[in-house]
Amino acid sequence: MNNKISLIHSADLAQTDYAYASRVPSGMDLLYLAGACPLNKDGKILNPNDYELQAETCVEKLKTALKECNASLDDVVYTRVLVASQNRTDLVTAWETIRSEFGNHDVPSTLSGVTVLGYSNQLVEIEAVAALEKLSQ
Ligand SMILES: CC(=[NH2+])C(=O)[O-]
Repeated sequence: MNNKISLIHSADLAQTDYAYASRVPSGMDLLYLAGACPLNKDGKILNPNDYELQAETCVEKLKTALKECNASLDDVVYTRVLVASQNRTDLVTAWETIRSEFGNHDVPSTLSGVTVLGYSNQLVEIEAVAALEKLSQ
């Protein structure tokens, strides 16, 4: 649990399963993560036709990248979920899969359908920003 960042909700806006903003106190380190892609270690896209499994894999890859920074999903302050589809149900499938991985941490997010993503057969990608307490110097 990251006790420094706060997620902000609003009773005056639609009730959603994500917060409307996150507040990062000054003095924290911000981590801008590369888009998490459903790639195996050989750089091949896993589960080429499956939005749910690609979304799951993206979260696993995001967790791995965060771990390299001594961070976890609880430190994430913003995500953007990109889904290569013109079909809303595909976006919802990816969103619900990713959202469930975040549990109580209802990080502010944007969900977008895009025409195509960077790797052949890639359907899902997650961008994330995280905030960590500064390492003591
Ligand atoms: C985050 C989300 N579900 C949306 O629609 O932007």
